[in-house]
Amino acid sequence: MSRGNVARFWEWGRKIICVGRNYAEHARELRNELPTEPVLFLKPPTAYVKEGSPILVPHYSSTLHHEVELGVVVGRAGREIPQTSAMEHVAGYALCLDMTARDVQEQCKAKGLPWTLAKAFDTSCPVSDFIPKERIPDPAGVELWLRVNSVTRQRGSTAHMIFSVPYLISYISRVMALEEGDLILTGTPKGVGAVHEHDELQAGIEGVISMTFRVSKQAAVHN
Ligand SMILES: CC(=O)CC(=O)C(=O)O
Ligand SMILES: [Mg+2]
Repeated sequence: MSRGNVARFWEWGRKIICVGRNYAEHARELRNELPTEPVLFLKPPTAYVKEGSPILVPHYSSTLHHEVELGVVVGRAGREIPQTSAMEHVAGYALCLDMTARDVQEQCKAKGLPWTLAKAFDTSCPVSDFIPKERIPDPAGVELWLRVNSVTRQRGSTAHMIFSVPYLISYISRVMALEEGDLILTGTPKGVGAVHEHDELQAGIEGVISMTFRVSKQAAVHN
């Protein structure tokens, strides 16, 4: 069955691979050590949400944080991809938010548990439209920004990533096969913070794309 054009990657049901602590200033603001290797975690395809639908605060969290990130859309499958040819596997990009239930993440960290509850809930991955590769000639030269209710919270350049996009593609593909339609979230710059019901989030890649989302509460879950 054809999955259609990769420009609608969020409809493909492929994996979302996230990189954490990829900016030194963000690692420091959360008092995390600087990584010597990429920190990886996953979101399921049910995490995707597009403009027009709300970001939901999970019913079990009271501290939902925004993290604006550059997303890389995989255009060609591969395993053990060398850094030198990594960019040949990129179809394009997307502006992404790695929504994080920070209170739950802190509890998971304290207990040595995985971050699934904090990172993988429905609507935890708002994404922009697909950005063709040609519109971002250098993924290390991108300015990301995020505003909450018109107040700037995050602004940072991908030039400050600890691990570059080619390095990440090569590293990840040595752990798991990359498939067409996969999305890689490359980590967030400093300035993460809380959002609440009714807040308006605007995010952008300077000169390339912007997107707007509203925050709603998830309906209470009954046993
Ligand atoms: C501490 C984190 O939540 C790591 C993360 O997602 C990041 O972008 O950095
Ligand atoms: Mg993140």
